[in-house]
Amino acid sequence: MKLKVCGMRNSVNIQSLLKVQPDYMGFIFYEKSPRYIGEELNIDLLKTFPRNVKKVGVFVNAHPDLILKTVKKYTLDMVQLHGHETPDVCRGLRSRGLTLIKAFSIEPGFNFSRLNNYKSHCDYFMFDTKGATLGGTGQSFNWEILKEYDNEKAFFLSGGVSPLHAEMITEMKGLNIHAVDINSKFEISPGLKDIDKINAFARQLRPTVQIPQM
Ligand SMILES: O=C(O)c1ccccc1N[C@@H]1O[C@H](COP(=O)(O)O)[C@@H](O)[C@H]1O
Repeated sequence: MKLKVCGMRNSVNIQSLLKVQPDYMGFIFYEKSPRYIGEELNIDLLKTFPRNVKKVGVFVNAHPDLILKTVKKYTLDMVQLHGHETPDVCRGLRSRGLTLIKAFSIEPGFNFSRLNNYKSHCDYFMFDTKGATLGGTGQSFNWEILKEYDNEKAFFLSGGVSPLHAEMITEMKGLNIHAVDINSKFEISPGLKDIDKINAFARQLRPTVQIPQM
């Protein structure tokens, strides 16, 4: 199972996290988020990333032109759409060559047939918890509902994933989980991650990946 660490912006923190070799690192381009990249994210540092750590830009209902410009400026590999983007918006962005993750807010009774209109216009789905804000709530949803997921597209499991979930996730066999997305439950403060906590979690989740001793 792959690992995505989201909400990074501090250069020293990013360099420390690179040693853990997450499969994906996420950067939030949504001004209302406490993890908004602001002026802090160093574009030159992003250019030095190894190819096996994919840079994901997180956007919420942003204009497609702004997304395309940002992808180029920050040399992003992928885009995560975390708002109410339509299948048409996804289709348009994908036709411009972007690799897309489309996030959905899960609540009790969520109907997975909603995804049918999106499946040919994105690369992965992401399931996050429906909350008062769009993303970064630190709340998890009842993962039992994932048993109803019958789509062939693999998904990112997100929403309040914490160090305590590692064992449970490794036991969730038979679900089409591509990656686990971690964020606020691994923070010292918004946008600043506890690398030791992430390292321990990564070792449990991906026991076969060789990470140098830290
Ligand atoms: O983290 C944010 O502030 C954020 C804001 C707006 C959209 C998405 C955001 N983050 C994404 O939400 C998931 C879940 O976060 P958490 O684990 O519940 O804190 C996170 O991994 C990001 O992909």
